[in-house]
Amino acid sequence: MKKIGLFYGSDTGCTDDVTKDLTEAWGADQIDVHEVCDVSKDDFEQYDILLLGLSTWYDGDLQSDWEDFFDEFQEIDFTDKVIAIYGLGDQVGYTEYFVDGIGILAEVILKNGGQIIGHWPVAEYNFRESKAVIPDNEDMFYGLAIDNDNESNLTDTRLEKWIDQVKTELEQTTVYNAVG
Ligand SMILES: Cc1cc2nc3c(=O)[nH]c(=O)nc-3n(C[C@H](O)[C@H](O)[C@H](O)COP(=O)(O)O)c2cc1C
Repeated sequence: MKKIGLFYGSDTGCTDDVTKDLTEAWGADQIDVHEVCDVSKDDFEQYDILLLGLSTWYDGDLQSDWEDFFDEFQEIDFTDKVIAIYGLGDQVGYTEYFVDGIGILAEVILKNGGQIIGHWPVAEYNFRESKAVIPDNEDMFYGLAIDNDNESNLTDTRLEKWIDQVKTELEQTTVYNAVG
């Protein structure tokens, strides 16, 4: 299997913690972990399988490192790449912008030819609006939503379930099975 590139950004350490758990649960030897504050577009382009992690800040904005990198992110060609996104947010305090960052990244990835896997049901959350909701399938987010501010007790289970789901979906892609 091809090596996976994980890129994440975190302001107060929550996405950092989730990223450590995710990497450990997935199998650290299969993933190269990068903080988005230290990367360039070329770093993304060497992987066919990407995991992207971020939080949402200030009424629907990207986490600050993602915000700084966003112009370059929009120049990445995602053709033939498979991407799964996990995002942290607060469905109570920011109910009109819940995990918007997932949706902001997803829009660019789809526009630039990427395939997003790891869609996640909205049903067990309580929020008013989110850019992470898929416009033509409003029962689903583009990626995993984690709310450590209000539901940290659910994070481990959500993460485990999502990892299993993403691995299963990956096995069905040609990228995953390609040699090299
Ligand atoms: C000032 C502030 C603004 C925030 N804005 C949003 C927001 O617009 N949408 C959202 O879902 N969560 C929002 N959050 C919640 C954070 O995304 C959440 O606390 C997250 O776990 C932080 O992760 P990090 O430490 O990895 O950056 C905000 C939190 C703070 C303190």
